[in-house]
Amino acid sequence: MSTDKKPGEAERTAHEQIVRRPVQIAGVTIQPRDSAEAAALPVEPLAAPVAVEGQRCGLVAIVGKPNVGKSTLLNALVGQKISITSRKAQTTRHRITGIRTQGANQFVFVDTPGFQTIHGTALNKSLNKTVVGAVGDVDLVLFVVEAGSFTTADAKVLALLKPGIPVLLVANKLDNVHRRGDIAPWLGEMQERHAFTEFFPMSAKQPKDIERLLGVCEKYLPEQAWWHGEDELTDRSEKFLASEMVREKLFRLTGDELPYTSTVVIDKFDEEPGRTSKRMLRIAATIVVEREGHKAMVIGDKGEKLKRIGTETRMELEKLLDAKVFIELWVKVRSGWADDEARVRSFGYE
Ligand SMILES: Nc1nc2c(ncn2[C@@H]2O[C@H](COP(=O)(O)OP(=O)(O)OP(=O)(O)O)[C@@H](O)[C@H]2O)c(=O)[nH]1
Repeated sequence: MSTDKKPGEAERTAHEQIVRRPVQIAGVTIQPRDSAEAAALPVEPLAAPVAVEGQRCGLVAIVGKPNVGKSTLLNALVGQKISITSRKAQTTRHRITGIRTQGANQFVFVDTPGFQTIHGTALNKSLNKTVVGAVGDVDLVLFVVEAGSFTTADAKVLALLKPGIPVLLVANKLDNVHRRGDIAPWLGEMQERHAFTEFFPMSAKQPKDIERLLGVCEKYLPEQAWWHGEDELTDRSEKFLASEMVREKLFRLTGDELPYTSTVVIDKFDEEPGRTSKRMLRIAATIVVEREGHKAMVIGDKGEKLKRIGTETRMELEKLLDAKVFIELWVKVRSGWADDEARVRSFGYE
C-alpha cells in the first residue's frame, strides 16, 4: 500500500478516512468512487458522526391544540420569524424546522399544526398525520397549553405523546392570567394528568421567558455534533416561506370571515440578476378559495385588500430574504379542495 500523501491529506480527520471505505447505510453498500484500493477493504457500518467536543444537538417538538401560541413560541425561540402566526386558529399547516445555535448548543425545533379534532376533511387528516409524525422521534416535547386551562382538545394532543420521551409542560399566555394564585393548584391538577418532566409557566411574548426556556431545554440535548450550519435558521425553502407569508397576510387582513380552508400556491419563484449587489426575486402566487364570495372578500373594494396583502408580504419577505422582491397575486376558486385528498397533496400537504 502506498504511503504517499496528497497535499493536505495529513490533515484529514478520522471520520473522513472512514467515509472513503465502502459503507453500509440502511442495508445498502455504498462504494467510494475514487479509490479501487479502498473498495477492496472490508465493508464497515458507517460510524456515527464524531461529536465535536462539547457540542450538543437535538430535536425539540412543539405540540398543542390550535391557537395556544406554538408558532409565536417557535419564532421567539429561533429569534427570527419562520412560522406564521395569527389570531385565527389553525394557521399552521406544515411541519417546520427552526434552528437555534447558541454557545455549544444546537436546538432543532419542529412546529406542528394544532391537532384538529372537529372536521374530518382530507386536509385535517393530513394535518393530524403531521402531528403524530413529529412527536415520534424527538429528544424533548414542549406541550403547549394556555396557562390555567385544559380542554378536551388539549387532552387529545396529550394522548398522542409516546412514553419514554420527556415532556415539558409549557403554560403559555401567562400574561392573560390575572389571578396568579390560581396557577399553583392548576399545575397540581396537570401533574395528575401526565408525568411531565417540568412545568414552565411563561409568555411567548416575553424575551426573558424565552431565554429561560432555552436554558431549560439545553439539558435534554444529547451530546453530538451539530446537524446544521451555525447560521442556518430553517430547513424550509425560501419558496415555502414566501407561500406561508402570503397566507399569514391573507388571514390577518381578511379577519374572521375567510374560512381557514383558503390556501396559497406559488406559481413562480425566480431569482433574476439584480443591477445592484442585492438579489432580485420575482414571485407569482395564487390564493385558492372555496367560493366566489370568498374571492370577492380577498380582492376587496377595487382590489384594495389584495394589493395590501401583496405589499405587506413583499415588505416582510424583503427583510427575511434580504432581497428586492416583486410579487404578483391571483385569486382562484376551487370548491371543495379541502375534501379532495389528491388536491390536498397537490397543494403541498403530506
Ligand atoms: N397574550 C398572549 N398572546 C399570545 C402569546 N403567545 C401567542 N399569543 C397569541 O395567540 C395567538 C395564536 O398564536 P399562534 O402562535 O398563531 O398559535 P398556534 O398555536 O401556532 O396556532 P395554530 O397555527 O392554529 O396551531 C396569536 O394571536 C398570538 O399573538 C402570549 O404569550 N401571550
